[in-house]
Amino acid sequence: MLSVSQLSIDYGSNRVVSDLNLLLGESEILMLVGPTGCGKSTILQALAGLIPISEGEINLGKWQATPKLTVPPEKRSVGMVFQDFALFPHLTVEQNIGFRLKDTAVADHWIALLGLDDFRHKKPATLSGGQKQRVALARTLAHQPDFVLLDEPLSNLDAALKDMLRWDIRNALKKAGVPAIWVTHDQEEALSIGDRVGVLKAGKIQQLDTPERCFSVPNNRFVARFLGEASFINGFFENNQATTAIGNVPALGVDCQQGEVDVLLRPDDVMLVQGEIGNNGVVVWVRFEGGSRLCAVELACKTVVTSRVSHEVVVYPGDSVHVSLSTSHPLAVYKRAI
Ligand SMILES: Nc1ncnc2c1ncn2[C@@H]1O[C@H](COP(=O)(O)OP(=O)(O)OP(=O)(O)O)[C@@H](O)[C@H]1O
Repeated sequence: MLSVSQLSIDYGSNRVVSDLNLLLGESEILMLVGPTGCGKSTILQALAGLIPISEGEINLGKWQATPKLTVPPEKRSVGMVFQDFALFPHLTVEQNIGFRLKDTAVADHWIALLGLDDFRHKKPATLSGGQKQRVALARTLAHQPDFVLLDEPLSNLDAALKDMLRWDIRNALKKAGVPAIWVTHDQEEALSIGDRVGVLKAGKIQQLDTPERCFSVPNNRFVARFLGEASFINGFFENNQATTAIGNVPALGVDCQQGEVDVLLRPDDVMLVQGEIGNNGVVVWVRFEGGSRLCAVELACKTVVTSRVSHEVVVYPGDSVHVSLSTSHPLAVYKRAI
C-alpha cells in the first residue's frame, strides 16, 4: 500500500507542496484536483521519483524514499500515463504495449480488454487521440505496476470521447486491481470517477474524502466553490437545523456548533417556482445546460442564490420568481463570514 507522510517539495527556495499525507487503498482511485499551479503534477513527479523531495517519506512497503534515501523511478514499480501519451512512434501498437515484456500474453490481455485488436499492427501516428491513450494505458498496465499515476490523461481529447474513455480507464484500473492517483482539471470527472477526491490549494490538501462528502460537506468555502456551483445564504443554526429567509433545513456544522452561519446551497437544493403571488426574488441570469437551466436569483436581502431547473422551465432575467429550500439531507453550514 502506498503511504505518503509529511511530504514537502521545494523548487529552489519555493515550497510548492507542504505536509502531504495520504494512504492509497488497494485498487483505490484517488483523484487530485485543484487550481492551476497548486502542485498536482509536482506531487505525481515526486511519487514517481522524477524529482527530489524536501521532507517526509513515501513508502510502498518494498521501498521507502526520503530526502536522503532516493529510489530511482525504475525501482518504484510505478506506471505513468501522461496527457501526451508518450508512445514510441516507430513501434506498432502491439510492440509499444509489449515493449520489454517477457510474457506477451499479458500484452494480449490488455490489447483485447482495451479494444485494440484491430489496431495491433498500426503505428501511433495513424491512431486517434483516444486510441493512443488506450495504448498508453495498456502498456502501463501490462507491466503490472504496484500503482499508477495519471496526469490529466484526457485533457487532449474532445468532450464526447473524454466521457467514454474516463469510464474505460476506470474499469481497466479496477480490473487490474491496481491503485491509482489521477490528476484532473475537471471537477465532474473527479467526483464521478474517484473513490476519493483530494482537493489541493497552493500545495496544501484542503480535503481528502469521498466525492459525496467533498461535495456536500466541504471542509471550507474554497472546496465548496471549487467542486461546483455554490451559493451561501445567512442563517441561524441550532439543534441540527438552519433557519433561513427561504426555508428551514436540516444542517451540519462544519466549523461551528450553533449561532449565525452561512448555509451552503447547491443549485439542486434551491427550488424555483414561477407564479403570480408570493414571489421573493428576481432572476439575474440564466444559463442553458442542455437538460437543465441554471438560474441566479437575487433575494430582497441582496443575496444571490442559484437554482437548477428543468429545461422545460423557461425563465428570463428580470422575471419575478419564488425560491425555497426543502431538502431532506443536511446542508453544510459555516461560521458567518464577517
Ligand atoms: N521545474 C520547475 N521549477 C520551478 N518551479 C516549478 C517547476 N515546475 C513547476 N513549478 C512551479 O511549481 C508550482 C506547481 O506546479 P505544478 O505543475 O505541480 O502545478 P499543477 O497543479 O500541476 O498545475 P496545472 O494544473 O497548471 O498543470 C507552480 O507554481 C509552478 O510554477
